[in-house]
Amino acid sequence: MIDKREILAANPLLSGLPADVVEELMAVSVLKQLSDGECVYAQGDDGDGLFGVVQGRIRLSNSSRDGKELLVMLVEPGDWIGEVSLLDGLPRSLDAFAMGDCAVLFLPSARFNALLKSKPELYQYFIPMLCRKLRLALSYVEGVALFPLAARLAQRILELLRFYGVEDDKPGVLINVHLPQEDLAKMLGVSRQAISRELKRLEADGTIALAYGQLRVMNTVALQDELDRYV
Ligand SMILES: Nc1ncnc2c1ncn2[C@@H]1O[C@@H]2COP(=O)(O)O[C@H]2[C@H]1O
Repeated sequence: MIDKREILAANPLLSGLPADVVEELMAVSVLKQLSDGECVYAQGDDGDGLFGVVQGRIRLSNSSRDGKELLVMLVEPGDWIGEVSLLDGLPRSLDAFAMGDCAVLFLPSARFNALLKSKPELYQYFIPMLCRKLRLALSYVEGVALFPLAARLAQRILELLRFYGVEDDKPGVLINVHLPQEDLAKMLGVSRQAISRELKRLEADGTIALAYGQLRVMNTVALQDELDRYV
């Protein structure tokens, strides 16, 4: 039996929420385990509840009928997903899949709506979250419309560096997340070949190093310069 309190105490998911709300969330939510690749929900499903990532990662993506996938983001422990369809009553805006073994806190929609009704101050928590996601979405749209692939790739690598960068005993900073070139291509909405070409170019001028599926950033300033030419 999983001890919900013990697991959540070490997770940022509930930090920033008033103590009485945390107590209520504890009482009405369910901790669920998901295995690698398991579907949390699919785009177009009804919004049945809110999910908080406790352990592991959730992959949010959008697929077209002809099988193309846009990888919108990797959701980390401490973040909530699923609030959009609960707030606007429309179907799920994206597919959500577990990446690796995950634990999520599930809050059924009826409980979420009742909680918002009894504690409207909770909007102060969800509105900034929505604004963050809106800004992120706008910055990606802006990138596609205005920047060449080289600048968008530099921007993504810098973002990944902020999230997953670790220093070890080797030169440069390792991006410590398993993200195959295929996924990087899906994040930027281009072909695997186009990403491979750009990565090779960055490797040739010493900006990054590629080895065994890992990406290591050797020159952050060069990436920033690539981006600054457009932003
Ligand atoms: N552009 C985005 N960036 C980050 N998260 C998003 C974005 N769009 C949607 N989401 C999240 O993905 C979820 C998909 O299901 P919902 O539409 O219920 O709620 C959505 C948000 O929680």
